Amino acid sequence: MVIEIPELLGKAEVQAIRAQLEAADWHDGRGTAGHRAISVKTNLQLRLDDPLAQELGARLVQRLGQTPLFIASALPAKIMPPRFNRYEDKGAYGNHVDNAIFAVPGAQSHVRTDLSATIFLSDPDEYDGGELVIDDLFGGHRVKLPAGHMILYPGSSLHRVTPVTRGTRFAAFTWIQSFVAQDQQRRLLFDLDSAIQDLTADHPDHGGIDTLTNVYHNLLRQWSTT
Ligand SMILES: O=C(O)CCC(=O)C(=O)O
Ligand SMILES: [Fe+2]
Repeated sequence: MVIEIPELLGKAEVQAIRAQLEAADWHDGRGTAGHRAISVKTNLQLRLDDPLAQELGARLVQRLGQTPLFIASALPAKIMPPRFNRYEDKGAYGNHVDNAIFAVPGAQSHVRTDLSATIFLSDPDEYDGGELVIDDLFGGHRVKLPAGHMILYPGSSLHRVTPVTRGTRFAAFTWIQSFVAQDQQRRLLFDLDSAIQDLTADHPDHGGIDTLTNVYHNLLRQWSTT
């Protein structure tokens, strides 16, 4: 499932983050690419131990934890510290697949990348190209969202960022380990949860809501891997 989380950050927040990113210490992004991805990656990134990346990343993780649509669709168990990238001058990231498992820097834990996420930090009219193209079972999605919006997609998808031919594209990106590893199971739970929310809003006293809620939690108990 590919799902858009609108307005994860407000306009003023994006502006403040952008001012910090524009003055930041950028490095060749190939330093963090796997052995196949390295040949198709031409962008800049903040170093993982850059204090600015750590501070902004922690804020993003905190915000994700307060975002009901993210919680309901991702069922997050662990979130990798977000990273920051910058594409310009025809910079691109060709077709690649993200690592299945990442070690969390400075911790003894790992994150299985059930979901990948990009948080756009530039508005679409600031650059040409720079679309995130995601291949999933239902074909290709071309994604270019307003600054502050996030796209969530299965970590199992091949994906790429097309060359940025004008302007600069800033983004944050991360990976999420979900309580439910399988994308199709997460989709069913998300649809069921959304239907329960709608029913509760329209018919709060309907007894069927308890049954459906019970089914939701029993499926989550069966399917969760932690
Ligand atoms: O910049 C993006 O939207 C995605 C970046 C990406 O796919 C990656 O760094 O693995
Ligand atoms: Fe990627």
